[in-house]
Amino acid sequence: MSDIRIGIVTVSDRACRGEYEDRGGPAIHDYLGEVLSCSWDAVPRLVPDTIAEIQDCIVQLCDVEGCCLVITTGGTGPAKRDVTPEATEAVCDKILPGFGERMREVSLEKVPTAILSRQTAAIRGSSLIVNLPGKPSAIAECLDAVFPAIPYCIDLIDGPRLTTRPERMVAFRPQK
Ligand SMILES: Nc1ncnc2c1ncn2[C@@H]1O[C@H](COP(=O)(O)OP(=O)(O)OP(=O)(O)O)[C@@H](O)[C@H]1O
Ligand SMILES: Nc1nc2c(c(=O)[nH]1)N[C@H]1C(S)=C(S)[C@@H](COP(=O)(O)O)O[C@H]1N2
Repeated sequence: MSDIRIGIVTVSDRACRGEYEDRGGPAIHDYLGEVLSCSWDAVPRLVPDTIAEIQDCIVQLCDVEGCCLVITTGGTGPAKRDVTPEATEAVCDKILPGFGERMREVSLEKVPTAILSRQTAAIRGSSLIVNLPGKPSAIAECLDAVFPAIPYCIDLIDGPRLTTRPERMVAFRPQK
């Protein structure tokens, strides 16, 4: 078992009910497999769009499972049941608004409706939580834009050292 554990959370009523197969969680898993050069373990979860269940899931992944990074997909839009950003912020100590700003910026080059996502990122203790939209195609688009800053962010919150495959992704760590 690796000391680097990463939570992968699909937030979807319909995937939970079995109306479609979850493609978001596997897309995040594949992305991390491509980008990371360190050994790591995935801790996957599938939850419906209810604030209590999303909050409980994030808290469990951070505090019990010891995930240094939790990536969610789905529930970031304006629909009545979309509450992933609220659930994230409710269980976190610090909000990192730059993540959402940058992800929306790159997504707007792909789809005008990217502006509808309220995706954010935040810190709980020594864990970083990053929200992605539900559309499986949004996963690599958004993560490519912010991933270079993720390993250093985890360094700063006393998490484990994440390393990347330089031919796929160069993690930026400022010179000390
Ligand atoms: N986890 C997923 N796996 C596969 N496709 C998904 C997933 N989440 C979203 N999609 C696709 O992206 C489209 C847009 O996502 P939408 O915003 O409706 O998802 P959502 O708000 O998470 O809804 P639900 O909770 O019912 O999945 C969906 O119609 C579906 O085709
Ligand atoms: N890169 C990217 N971002 C995207 C999209 C997309 O297809 N690609 N879909 C948008 C749409 S249509 C919505 S409604 C919001 C919120 O989606 P969610 O509720 O599934 O999280 O994300 C937006 N961001």
